[in-house]
Amino acid sequence: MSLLATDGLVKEFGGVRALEDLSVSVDRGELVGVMGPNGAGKSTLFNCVSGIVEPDAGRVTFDGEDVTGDAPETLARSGLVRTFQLTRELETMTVRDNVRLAAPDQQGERTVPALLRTDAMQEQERRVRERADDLIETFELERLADEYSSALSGGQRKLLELARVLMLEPDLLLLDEPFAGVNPTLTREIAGRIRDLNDGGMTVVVIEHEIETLTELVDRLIVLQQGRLLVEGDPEAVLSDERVIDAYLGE
Ligand SMILES: Nc1ncnc2c1ncn2[C@@H]1O[C@H](COP(=O)(O)OP(=O)(O)OP(=O)(O)O)[C@@H](O)[C@H]1O
Repeated sequence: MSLLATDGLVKEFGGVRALEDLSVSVDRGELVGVMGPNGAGKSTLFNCVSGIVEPDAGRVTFDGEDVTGDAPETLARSGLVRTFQLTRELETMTVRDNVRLAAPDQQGERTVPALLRTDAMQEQERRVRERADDLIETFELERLADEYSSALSGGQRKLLELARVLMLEPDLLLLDEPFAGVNPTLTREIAGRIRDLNDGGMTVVVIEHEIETLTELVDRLIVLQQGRLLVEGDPEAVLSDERVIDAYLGE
């Protein structure tokens, strides 16, 4: 059974059909790439799946449940998360705080004065701190842990975005352009991290414009064009498909 499936998704923005009867699915344990020319509907697909926008028609199924229109927090709690670019607000925090604050249900930290915290809350906070430190170490961000996030390079930001989202311990991770603005060395590093996560059992779906990196990374490619599924399958076969070549040449 697939972990994620969309069935006949339709999304329109003021007369523009961003998604037009789109049905795709991802099996548990897969590493799948989503590509397509500008405006093909890639981000809208992620937004519909992760609860950022509600589709006008169609269904999203996650782990056998109909989750169409569920809020992003609800989906995150069930194990479906996507990366977000760092907002300005997050840039004014340190790398370490950014990772820690990505943890779910941090009730102790913000709402209860230190003296009133129960043992359970303190234990939860300790676990959050440890997990954050582990992720910071795994992503080799220790040297930058106490710097403001605004000081990071493009590639380091992408690593931080990944570390943040992993605090949520997802089953399905949706990555939106993880290599955008990243130099070749860090691109290889990030690609390696994504592969490691997938080897560890996480299902991953990646939107990316950098076709060469994407093709090397994923098991399967899904190509969208004008809100529809154009071609899907083995990366090599997809890239040599006439319809895909035409779609990109026509851009
Ligand atoms: N919030 C929105 N308001 C209005 N139009 C939108 C909105 N989001 C997407 N669109 C339109 O829907 C279509 C699909 O956009 P989408 O961003 O999903 O494509 P994409 O494949 O992710 O493109 P890109 O590669 O350029 O990021 C485009 O025509 C876009 O202009």
